[in-house]
Amino acid sequence: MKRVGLVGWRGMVGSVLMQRMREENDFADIEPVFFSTSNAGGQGPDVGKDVPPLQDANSIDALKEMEVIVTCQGGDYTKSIFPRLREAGWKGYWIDAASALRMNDDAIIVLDPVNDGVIRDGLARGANNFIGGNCTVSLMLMALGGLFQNDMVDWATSMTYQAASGGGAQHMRELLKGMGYLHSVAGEALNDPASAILEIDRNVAAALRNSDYPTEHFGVPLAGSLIPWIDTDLGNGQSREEWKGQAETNKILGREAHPIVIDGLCVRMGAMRCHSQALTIKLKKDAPLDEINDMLAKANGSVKVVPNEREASMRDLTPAAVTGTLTVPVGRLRKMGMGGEYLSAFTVGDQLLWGAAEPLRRMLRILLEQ
Ligand SMILES: NC(=O)C1=CN([C@@H]2O[C@H](COP(=O)(O)OP(=O)(O)OC[C@H]3O[C@@H](n4cnc5c(N)ncnc54)[C@H](OP(=O)(O)O)[C@@H]3O)[C@@H](O)[C@H]2O)C=CC1
Ligand SMILES: N[C@@H](CC(=O)OP(=O)(O)O)C(=O)O
Repeated sequence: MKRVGLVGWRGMVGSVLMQRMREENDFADIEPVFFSTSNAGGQGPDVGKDVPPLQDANSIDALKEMEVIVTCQGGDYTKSIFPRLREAGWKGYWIDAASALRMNDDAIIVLDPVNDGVIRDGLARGANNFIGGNCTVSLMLMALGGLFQNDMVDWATSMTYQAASGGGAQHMRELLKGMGYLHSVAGEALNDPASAILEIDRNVAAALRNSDYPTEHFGVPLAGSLIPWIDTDLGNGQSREEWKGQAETNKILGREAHPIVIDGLCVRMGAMRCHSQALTIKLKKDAPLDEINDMLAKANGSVKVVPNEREASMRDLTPAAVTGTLTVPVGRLRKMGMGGEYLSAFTVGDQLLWGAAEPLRRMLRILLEQ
């Protein structure tokens, strides 16, 4: 049995990973060792078997004992620990949720339903750094994998509607606080159907601009508004989140030498943990929609093609329907007014599951098969 070190297991992404590992009985097949940056010597979580006391996540000596390390602790931790661990001669497998190492030449971005071949080729070549992809990119590829597999995509543009969870746990809390604050200023008038909506709206608009609105984490209001910028400013008009669309997609697909152009706008809005995306895809040929639906539906076990009908779209193609599930619906599929090679699509996915924890869990399973 492989000795697997787990770091960052009580954070938001780590907790979702733990939940999935329990559901899939993964702990039965590994010797788990839990690490902590804050509570070394404390008790590890209940995983259905005895585990040693928490080890110090900053101890290179303790980490070196692991054959595999799975970390959801964050980029700062990775940047501090990973180079020292490798310098100390550690040859084990490093599986990481953070973006810090993603674009390194010796790192493989893992999303096995889409790039199983890239992962296995890498393993055969001795690769040992496996990094989870950006949530928006992974969810787009889970939804549209069939088009990429069939080399149908000339270019694509994605307009995103990203959930608060992408910022972290405190951002989710702040979204809910903002909702509560707006509700509170609407007050009793909301319960009176005869009250003037413009009066309610005036109070809410004033609250959105009031310094009491909770904005510590997002910087500006999210509930009742949106934020058209995610991650840092690259200085060329593009946000880092938008840059990841093309860079990571092509790396995941192993086609950096012949990249597909992917660009768009990334927007934060008031969903809890599901990212949605509206895509315009320029196809390489004017394939019929039923063939396209077929390619999409066959690509992996999680994608679900939703008929482009009002009822089905409103019922199945929303964060409310998808949150907490591994299903990645894709719908609103139709040829656009620009011509038969232009396809519109809309997709939704849980950014903590397929967007973060699940590809890491599945990478660990691939290693256990070796
Ligand atoms: N958030 C997201 O949507 C995504 C995040 N990622 C990446 O995953 C990494 C981790 O992100 P995320 O899970 O949001 O990080 P969190 O902030 O939720 O957790 C990180 C660590 O903070 C420590 N911590 C301190 N206080 C608490 C507390 N009250 N509850 C739980 N943990 C606490 C824990 O370490 P300890 O136990 O050692 O004290 C924990 O492992 C980041 O690199 C991020 O970029 C990747 C994809 C999506
Ligand atoms: N940036 C993403 C979340 C995230 O953690 O992305 P990355 O793993 O690429 O840093 C979001 O805000 O929705």
